[in-house]
Amino acid sequence: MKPKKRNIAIQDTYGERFQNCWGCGPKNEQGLHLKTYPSEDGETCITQFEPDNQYTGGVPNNLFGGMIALVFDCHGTASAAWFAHKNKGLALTEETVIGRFITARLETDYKKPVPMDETITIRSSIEELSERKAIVRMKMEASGVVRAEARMVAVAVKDDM
Ligand SMILES: CCCCCCCC/C=C\CCCCCCCC(=O)SCCNC(=O)CCNC(=O)[C@H](O)C(C)(C)COP(=O)(O)OP(=O)(O)OC[C@H]1O[C@@H](n2cnc3c(N)ncnc32)[C@H](O)[C@@H]1OP(=O)(O)O
Repeated sequence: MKPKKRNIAIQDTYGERFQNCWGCGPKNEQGLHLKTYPSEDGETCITQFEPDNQYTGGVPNNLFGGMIALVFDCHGTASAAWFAHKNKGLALTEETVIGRFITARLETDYKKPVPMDETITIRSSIEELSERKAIVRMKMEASGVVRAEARMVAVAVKDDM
């Protein structure tokens, strides 16, 4: 995967102990290093990448469905952390220990094949937010066409995890 990098990503602010996710952990050498960024107004989050050829599904030049879910998984949990921090008026930093989220439920709708040879963009928004739970909506696009959508229930990690 070739993630599009900008300035500091939400994943870069995960505490040292939590930076080893295979999909998005900055410290996982074999990982994909997906990066999630808040939009300027903070209302949405975005991730972009170009898939490597090895991640194709059964149909030539189409991205493997499990990879599509993986991107939603990493982008959704990072987005949930961002929205929870924003809701409390907090900046997202390594010192802010609240609001790191893991996936409890991920529903994915595969609407059109996702191509391998162009930039894929995923945007997220928050549907519902409470103290421990965030429901995140996501859309995956290529060439301006929505290819997949997802709805995630993400739950804040407890201090003892
Ligand atoms: C797993 C190891 C984690 C180690 C610590 C890591 C810290 C990481 C920090 C930052 C790194 C972020 C790195 C990105 C991660 C990338 C994404 C992944 O790959 S995540 C891995 C895959 N996910 C799991 O393995 C979750 C396994 N499940 C669980 O551990 C529990 O079930 C958990 C924490 C999700 C919830 O258990 P409860 O006992 O803490 O909380 P309850 O009370 O059951 O639920 C809270 C609220 O969520 C709803 N909820 C829970 N499960 C639901 C479900 N399946 N569907 C719908 N709603 C659900 C409940 O109805 C409740 O909602 P109401 O507050 O009452 O409105």
